[in-house]
Amino acid sequence: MVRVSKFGGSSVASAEQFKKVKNIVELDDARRFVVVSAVGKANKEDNKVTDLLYLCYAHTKYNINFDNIFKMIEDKFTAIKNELNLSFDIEGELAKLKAEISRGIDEEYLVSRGEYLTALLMAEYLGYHFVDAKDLIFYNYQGEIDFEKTQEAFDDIVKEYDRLLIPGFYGSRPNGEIKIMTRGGGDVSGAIVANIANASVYENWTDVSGILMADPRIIENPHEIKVISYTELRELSYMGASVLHEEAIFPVRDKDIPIQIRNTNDPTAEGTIISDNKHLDEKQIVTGIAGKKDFSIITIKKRHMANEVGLIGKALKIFEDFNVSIEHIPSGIDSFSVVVETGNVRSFIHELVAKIKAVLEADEVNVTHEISLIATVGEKMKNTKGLSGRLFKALGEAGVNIALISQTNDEINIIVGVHNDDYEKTINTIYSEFK
Ligand SMILES: Nc1ncnc2c1ncn2[C@@H]1O[C@H](COP(=O)(O)OP(=O)(O)O)[C@@H](O)[C@H]1O
Ligand SMILES: N[C@@H](CC(=O)OP(=O)(O)O)C(=O)O
Repeated sequence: MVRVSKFGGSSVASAEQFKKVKNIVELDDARRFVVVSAVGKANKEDNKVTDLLYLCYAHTKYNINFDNIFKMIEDKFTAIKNELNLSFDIEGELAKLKAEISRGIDEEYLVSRGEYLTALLMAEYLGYHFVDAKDLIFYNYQGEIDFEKTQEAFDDIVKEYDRLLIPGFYGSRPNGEIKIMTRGGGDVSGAIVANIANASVYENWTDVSGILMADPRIIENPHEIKVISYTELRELSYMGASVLHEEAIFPVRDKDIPIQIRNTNDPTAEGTIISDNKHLDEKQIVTGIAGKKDFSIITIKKRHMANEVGLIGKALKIFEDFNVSIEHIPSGIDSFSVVVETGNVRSFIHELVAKIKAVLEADEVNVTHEISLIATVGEKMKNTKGLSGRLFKALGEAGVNIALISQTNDEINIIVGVHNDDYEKTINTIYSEFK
């Protein structure tokens, strides 16, 4: 049996956390392949090394001194090294990096150093062989993972080494340059390693005892989800349940490898199993609730729209030309809306609206900002009559005004759009109704 264990930033945030990781790894001989994120937050007020590295880069770009920020990074790494009596020359590595930053450095390379240095320290501490992710995780020219090349590299390395420590969050482009993943991408690295190692399970160690039915920062002590399907999890993580990166599903689902979310601070807790849906909890209709703030709804009205072929297509082309991805397109007879992240349209919203009005010859184009989207997700929802009635009745009784409703065709996700001010209230109301 092989377990691939990914430890997130919170699990490697201090020497104390490193010790917990070592205890966990040594508990089971099957934990042969370990992936780590960069040193994360040791407490709520603390900073992630990844954020500090981004900040260093931003400072150099505008020629602002970054000594104080870099010192915070140095202090974190040296404290871990000294408390654990490690011999790796972290001071030398950091001094080299600082000089490289001053000379001008590639942003992705710089940001990847968080996981690189954390992994080097952890490799020495665990006595595992360090493998630089640039020599293992390969991207092709399309920016996708080249699984064949990655598998070959892995097979070569395991001929020589039995236990590997791999930094998450980055790999290399065909020309050898570092390519980083989107934020939280360490989860994706872990999933890729689980795939190439043909793992029996992909363990994702974090600071919560599994996926909770709702964000613990909004709901006090939400229920833990014991089992969840890959699809449900993907819907929830896309909609803001940040515990696992939504792209981490694919590499493991392809090989039917279950993911287990576990708590580094409470390793005896069972956590959540993410697997296919045959193990779903029989009683629970709604599996989870997640949401995100700050969307905009662009509503296009035109009389007799229903008779006009290709109108929505024309609108979508405009969004494509502005390079804006679309979240939802709820539609009526004489109107339809396009929901987008406000941050993606803010700087050119007037131009965008003018273009839509002109090209579609629309009667009216309205924009509503400050919208939150909240998803209620569950595979069992599709066979449950009256579920949406319960949802909307509860929200109506709580005085929440619903600006938008969207339901996926497979009926496993109902999304409501509400004003940002009603975000917490909406999640609370849905949770109370279906917990
Ligand atoms: N539904 C949810 N279940 C569990 N955690 C959630 C949920 N929604 C949001 N979170 C947040 O996700 C955090 C864990 O993800 P993350 O910060 O990326 O951890 P790590 O540093 O281990 O990668 C939790 O501390 C919690 O605040
Ligand atoms: N360090 C990266 C990648 C990552 O996965 O981190 P974490 O496991 O702490 O979410 C980030 O902050 O985005």
